Amino acid sequence: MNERKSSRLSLDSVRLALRMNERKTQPERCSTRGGCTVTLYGEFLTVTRNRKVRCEVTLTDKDLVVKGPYPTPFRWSKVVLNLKDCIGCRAYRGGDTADPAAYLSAYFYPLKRLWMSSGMSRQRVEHCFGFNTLQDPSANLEEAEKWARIIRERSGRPQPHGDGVRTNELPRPCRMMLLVNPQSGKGQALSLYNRHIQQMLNEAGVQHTLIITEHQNHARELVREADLSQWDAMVIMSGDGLLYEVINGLLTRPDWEEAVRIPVGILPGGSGNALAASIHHYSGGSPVFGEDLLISCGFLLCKGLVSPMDLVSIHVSSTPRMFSFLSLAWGFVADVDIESEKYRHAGAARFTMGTLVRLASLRIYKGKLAYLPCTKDCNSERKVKNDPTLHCNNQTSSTTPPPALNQVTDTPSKNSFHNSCHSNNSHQVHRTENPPHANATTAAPGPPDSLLLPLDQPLPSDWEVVQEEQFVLVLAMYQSHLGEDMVTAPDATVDEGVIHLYYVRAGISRSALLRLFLAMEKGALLSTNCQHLVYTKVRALRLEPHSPKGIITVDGEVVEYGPVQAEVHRGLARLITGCVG
Ligand SMILES: Nc1ncnc2c1ncn2[C@@H]1O[C@H](COP(=O)(O)OP(=O)(O)OP(=O)(O)O)[C@@H](O)[C@H]1O
Repeated sequence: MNERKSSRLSLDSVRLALRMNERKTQPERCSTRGGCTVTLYGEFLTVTRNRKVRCEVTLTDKDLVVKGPYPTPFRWSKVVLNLKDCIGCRAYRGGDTADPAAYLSAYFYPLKRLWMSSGMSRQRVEHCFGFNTLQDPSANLEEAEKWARIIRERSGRPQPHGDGVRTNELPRPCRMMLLVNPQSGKGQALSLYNRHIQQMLNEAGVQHTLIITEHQNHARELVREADLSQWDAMVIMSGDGLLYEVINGLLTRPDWEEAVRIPVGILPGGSGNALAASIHHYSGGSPVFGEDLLISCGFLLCKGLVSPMDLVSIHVSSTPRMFSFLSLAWGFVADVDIESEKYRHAGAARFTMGTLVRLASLRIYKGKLAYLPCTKDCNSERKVKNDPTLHCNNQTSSTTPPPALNQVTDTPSKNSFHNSCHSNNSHQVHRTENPPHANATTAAPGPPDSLLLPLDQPLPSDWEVVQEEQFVLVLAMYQSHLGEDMVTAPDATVDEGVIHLYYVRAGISRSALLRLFLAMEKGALLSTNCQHLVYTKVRALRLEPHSPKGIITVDGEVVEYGPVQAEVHRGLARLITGCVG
């Protein structure tokens, strides 16, 4: 209701008012009002419209209710502040030693409707109350601290769902390493930190050490060498590329098994900000962009709930295995991402510009694509939301129907990269005959890949091979968003053990492709019924480009061009999501 008016309350004005008036508090008591347990009640002085006023404050298990002001007339009479929107609260003495009063400041970030839009964004509101019942300053402070402690406890953390989702919380106090890339996006990450994030973390009582990255791979080096016993979380403020460095730094440590359990977080400072937009989406927020997205992610970071996050191991021919948390792209999407670097000054609009340029000179990419379809056990701990395979054109290949839900496919001889022939083995038998991808996993740190064979060997027989060999794009996603306004896989969750594989076959018109990208903004890619778009859920994939030149990206970073394969590792890392996906 009238949070805006109450937010005008400043410490100085409250302090002034306190000197001139009295205030009453009542001891802690519990009663029930409107289904909520009332824990504390008090009458405090506060200031509105530059006038000292008295208000009644009630703390229930869910809300802080401010009634008043008195004396009337003032327009606002009751403000209900949901404790879920509170990131922190503190009690303190004023700077004037002659002033016996103590103060309570509580920091809320409630959702407010965006101007000229149906969307909602979080906006900061501070409430400050003065305690001066007693002449003894320490007694006043004690009372204020009691209020602050209970508000913090009640507003602390969202409750994890009771459906078996594995979540936990950052410890308090939390020792956070915060890596900021001053060059990311439009080069504003540091000023955005100063404008919003520093204050939010301080309000939430999150201790953090700010490290400004100085060059490419700086974050990777820091993380690889860090004494992890000194840190409770590692957070980056940049685009997705800096988190990619952090994840890969953790997974190349000799103690990778322990290292990868450290919660990682992201604050949007780049131009794409796909993971940040995904985290906001998982929290149930309506779409927001730019600084609104930053504040939402800052709010969720302060809430500190941690969820498992899938990582995908990626193999190319001659460089070491990588770990990816976002996407693997070839063709149109990868080209736009990299070629639009020159429009970086335009921020997120760079992708729109890049898309239009690339549309004007549409390319076809030749290659072979194969994958291991998802089966029931992909989501064994979670209800499958949709059919694992949804083909907009109702076909994976010209000869075979898509695999049915929960069915292990058994497709002989068509799985034949390198012209090898496979017998009609069952899933189980085949695995026995073809051990995991030992070459890539025995020497390097990180978990073994149980679904992959070395890139120079034929595919396992239970993989599907896409019959088409000409593509406009291939895109594997494991988060919901590809960019702030690109909702590629709206049903994706952070730890479902699934790769969402999309490909667009050659032959699509420019206008149809543009329609796909416009639909993506609304998360309606699959509603386009585009005959050239194919979507399926997979656990592993292999791509072998035949076009001599091209770009392959992993989490938006260019990797070696050539054969590439990937396998999802469910819940391998831990991500600060602030909510349950
Ligand atoms: N001080 C620095 N100067 C130059 N490059 C840096 C610096 N710090 C980090 N980097 C590198 O910048 C690269 C860009 O990272 P990131 O993706 O996070 O930002 P971005 O490219 O601006 O974001 P987006 O991809 O969303 O546009 C990373 O590879 C990182 O190694």
